[in-house]
Amino acid sequence: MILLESGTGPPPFRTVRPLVLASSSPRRRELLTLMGLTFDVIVSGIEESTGRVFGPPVELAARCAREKAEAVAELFPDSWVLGADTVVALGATVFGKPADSAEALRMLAQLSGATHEVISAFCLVNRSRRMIETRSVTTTVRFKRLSPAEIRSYVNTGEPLDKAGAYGIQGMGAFLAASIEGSYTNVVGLPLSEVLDLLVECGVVAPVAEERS
Ligand SMILES: Cc1cn([C@H]2C[C@H](O)[C@@H](COP(=O)(O)OP(=O)(O)OP(=O)(O)O)O2)c(=O)[nH]c1=O
Repeated sequence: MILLESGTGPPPFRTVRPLVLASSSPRRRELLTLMGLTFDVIVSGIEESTGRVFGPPVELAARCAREKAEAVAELFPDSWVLGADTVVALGATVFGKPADSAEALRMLAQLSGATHEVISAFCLVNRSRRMIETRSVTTTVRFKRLSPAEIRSYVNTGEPLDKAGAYGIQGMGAFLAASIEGSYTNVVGLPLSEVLDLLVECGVVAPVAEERS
């Protein structure tokens, strides 16, 4: 769950063209919904990039985000399809989602006391318009030094298992991060500010208040 703060008025944006989110991530869905967007959710079935290919993390994430969006766009050629992928990079080592608790323990032990980057790439496709745009955002996160007991206790919560780098900054994993530099929502899986920029540029969403000239 992400911190949800609701105001007294309508949310700030609305969807004005058919939008499909090509993602199984509840966080991505929640972030877009928080902004007021409406969309269909279709899961691409594309597996994440890590473990498959080697290369710079930004390229891995970008390729995977694009594959997810393109797979769903084939089924919905007239819609605007958004895909995303998040990876954690500790130097040259790229972490996706841990396969099990043992891998989560290993990932968190490596991240302990160190600074890593969280990269989320997102891709917007509209097949019938032959439009495809991929962008990425990087956030730097520094973890405090963790004791083995802290790592084990956190892994036992079950929270790390479906998350890149084996943690969720928006959840109980909040205690792990001593500092963060850059977009917070990027760590959670979708850099909202940059995603909204692209959706507004493409005319897919608009702010709810009328433009005044
Ligand atoms: C680092 C971090 C990652 N994550 C999540 C975001 C992503 O959902 C997930 C990374 O896996 P992804 O493969 O990017 O996404 P996903 O498998 O959840 O969903 P889909 O491929 O269908 O779009 O890790 C957090 O929720 N909090 C965090 O602090």
